[in-house]
Amino acid sequence: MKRPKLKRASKRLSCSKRYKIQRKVREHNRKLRKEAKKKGVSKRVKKDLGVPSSAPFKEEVLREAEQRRLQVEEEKERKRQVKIEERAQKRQKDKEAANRETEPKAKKARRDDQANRLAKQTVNKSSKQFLCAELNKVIDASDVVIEVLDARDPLGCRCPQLEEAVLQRGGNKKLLLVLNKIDLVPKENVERWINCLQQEFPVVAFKASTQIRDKTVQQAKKSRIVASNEVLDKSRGAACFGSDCLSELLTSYAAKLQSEAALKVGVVGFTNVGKSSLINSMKGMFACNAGVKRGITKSMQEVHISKTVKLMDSPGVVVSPSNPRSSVVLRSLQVEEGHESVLDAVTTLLKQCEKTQIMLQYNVPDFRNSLEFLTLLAKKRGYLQKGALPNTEQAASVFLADWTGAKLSYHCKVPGSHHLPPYLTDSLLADMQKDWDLSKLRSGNQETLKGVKFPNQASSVTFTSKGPTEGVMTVCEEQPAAAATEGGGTQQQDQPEQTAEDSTEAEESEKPQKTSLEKKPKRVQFQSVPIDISLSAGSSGDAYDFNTDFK
Ligand SMILES: Nc1nc2c(ncn2[C@@H]2O[C@H](COP(=O)(O)OP(=O)(O)OP(=O)(O)O)[C@@H](O)[C@H]2O)c(=O)[nH]1
Repeated sequence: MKRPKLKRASKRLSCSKRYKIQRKVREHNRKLRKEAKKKGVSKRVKKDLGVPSSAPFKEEVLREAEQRRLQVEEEKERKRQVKIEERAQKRQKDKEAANRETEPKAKKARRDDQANRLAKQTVNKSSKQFLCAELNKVIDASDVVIEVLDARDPLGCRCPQLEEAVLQRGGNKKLLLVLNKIDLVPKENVERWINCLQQEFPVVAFKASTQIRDKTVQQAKKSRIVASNEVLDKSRGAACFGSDCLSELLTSYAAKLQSEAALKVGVVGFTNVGKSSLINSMKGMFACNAGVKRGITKSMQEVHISKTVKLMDSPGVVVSPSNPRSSVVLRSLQVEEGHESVLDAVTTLLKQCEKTQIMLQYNVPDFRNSLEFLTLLAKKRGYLQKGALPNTEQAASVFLADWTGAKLSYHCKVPGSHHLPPYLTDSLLADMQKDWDLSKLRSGNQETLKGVKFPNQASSVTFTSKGPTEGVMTVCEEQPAAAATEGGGTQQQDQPEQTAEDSTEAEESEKPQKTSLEKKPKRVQFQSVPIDISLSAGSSGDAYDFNTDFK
């Protein structure tokens, strides 16, 4: 009888064939094991036993390993992002090229022309020549120049080149110092700075309102639910102190001049010291663009405060690259322009203050270097990136913004002895003090100090100031990026570093660091050991070929 045809072939085998296959497989596996043994590679991957609890530096070793892992992952992520960007740029270029080929000639010429003009405008506005020219325009047009100083480091905010330029220009210009952000400095420190600075120029203590916002922003935020502590913060930030004193001083000076035109007052200083906020506070509305971001003001802007007084906002003074690194970090736009990484900037700042104070201020445990500090800060604040990794870059940006913006309370010691800078003479000083109602100014400052809520000495970080910051008043042509970083060469992140405990150490950190082996503290070194785990049989002569041997 004919058997019906099966749908699928049967898998049944004769026993002898099955045993033969099993024997061949066993032989094949044995051969592989033998070869692996000869090469010294065991098949089983040894389990990482970790660091024994009895190890003397267990925590440090673990921390080091964790940091290394984070660094590797960050590097990978960075490379991935670069690749993505490159690919996107290439795609964009290809697309543009394709469009250009199909576009009519006239339209193409018009578009190119417009693009060129736009590019010229944007480059010009942020170029150093443009910023210097605008600043000079403000100085030339002013009857009175107000140099705004951040009360947290007043000396570091003074620019000898700027002051000299004001004094040397004709027109009997007056120079006033405004000590802004006094709400971030202990009261005793503010008083000492006022006494010190007024030996040279009249000084006005000021606390600008940080809550004056653009109307459109205000409306967008209206519907947002506000946390209770934010309300308290707002009321503190909204208050402005010193504006009455300053406007009275300027009005009485304008009256003394008996000029028909309004008194022109130029507001100058380094970036983010609060020039625009001062003008907004005096005006009582959002007249100039202000914010935590540095370098917002790019050009001169006039704001009428009253019939007799007109304030002029100016871009921040361009910082000379010859300054110490900490001054460059705080006052210049190196980070924003991409000449210095934000991580390097934080490393520099951390060297200028005491570690314990930073730990208390940011509520983080002990750390050994800036990267570790940023990792701890990122974890604490929940700045995480993909894969729940701490976002140290974001933590660094926030840290830097605290130092230059409106948040962190820190102060510098007032110098014990006072010396006149070379560009100032006694007769010039007498000239500068003349025509001001100084008694009114003194009582006004006292009123201001009574109103402001100051932080106490213990909660303020002590910072080592590097003295006046050199500025650039004229730039002939745009300095290349390399020149801008000169004198502030970037420091390797993985180099061992410590926060400075004393000023001598801090000073040493300003010098270029030597990478001598003896100077490096001993650390556990991790080295990658190449392990070949490929079990390739093709290299040996008696290689087992499953296809042929099996048959
Ligand atoms: N706490 C506090 N923050 C202030 C004070 N004045 C200004 N700020 C803050 O400091 C930051 C910088 O202020 P701006 O007015 O933009 O400074 P600027 O000098 O005009 O800056 P550029 O436009 O970059 O030149 C902002 O975040 C302000 O809110 C102040 O008196 N106290």
